[in-house]
Amino acid sequence: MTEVTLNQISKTFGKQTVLKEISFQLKPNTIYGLLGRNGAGKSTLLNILTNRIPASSGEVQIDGQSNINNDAALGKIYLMSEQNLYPSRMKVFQIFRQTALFYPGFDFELAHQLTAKFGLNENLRFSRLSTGYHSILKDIIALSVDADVVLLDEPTLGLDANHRELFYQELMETYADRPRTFVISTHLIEEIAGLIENVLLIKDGNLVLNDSTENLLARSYAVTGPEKQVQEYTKGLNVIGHDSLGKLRSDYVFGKLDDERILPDTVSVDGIDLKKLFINLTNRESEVH
Ligand SMILES: Nc1ncnc2c1ncn2[C@@H]1O[C@H](COP(=O)(O)OP(=O)(O)OP(=O)(O)O)[C@@H](O)[C@H]1O
Repeated sequence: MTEVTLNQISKTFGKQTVLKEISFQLKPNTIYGLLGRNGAGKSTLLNILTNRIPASSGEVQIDGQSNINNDAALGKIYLMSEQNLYPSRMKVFQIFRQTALFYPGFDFELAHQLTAKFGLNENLRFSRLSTGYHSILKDIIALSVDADVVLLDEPTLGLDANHRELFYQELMETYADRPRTFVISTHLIEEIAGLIENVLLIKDGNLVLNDSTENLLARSYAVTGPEKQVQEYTKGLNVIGHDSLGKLRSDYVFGKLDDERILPDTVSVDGIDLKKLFINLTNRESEVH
């Protein structure tokens, strides 16, 4: 089991501060969702974790050792990123062999099974693969390497619905066979909501949430009913957003409800799903408490 710790990681590009003193620890054998709006800094964070780009300050430790110029430590982590890092003339099977030079426990058998399931021809050159198959190849490698921590940056980019479903299925199967830590950065929250055990949410350069999906959903509510009664009921609570339909209104509340308040008959309180919670938490105005 590998422990990854980020201590006060900050990153600036010129005058822009993208990450502000981010600290967290990745728990072993857990599936994380790394969420945040476009440009929030998710890819930057994953690149810093794997030392592909340097942090401006702070440090990443892998099993207590710095990740800078440390091949032994970095061999415990694998980053599947949007970037295409392979020579265009290299064939799929050669890419597997090359990966095995860096990750000697690369599971060729699993990789072959997955290429068959996804219909990927191992004799094709990298440059001949479509956008979707670029992602599929990188996903197959990410599932087949023997790293304890696998970081997936937009793993379903360009995949059709069938292939996305197959990928999630295969991810869960390999996770059951060989538990390890996955960090999945994606915009398709609905699709991964059932998979992720812990949410990391970045907003305005800050890590505003690091909690289990279960805890987050347990303190998220939709209060629905006639506008006036709903607003009276939610006054002073942490309302992170709302929807209106005619005279009906839903206020989304994150955090504690007030048990002392009497709920009018016309107003109902229900749970909300992760996607709705995420959309409202990442609204410009909403505050996360
Ligand atoms: N090499 C770079 N030079 C300058 N600015 C950069 C560089 N890399 C990233 N940025 C900026 O840092 C910010 C965060 O980018 P990043 O790609 O990490 O976001 P993201 O959360 O992964 O976004 P998306 O969800 O759109 O992929 C953006 O404003 C981006 O323009």
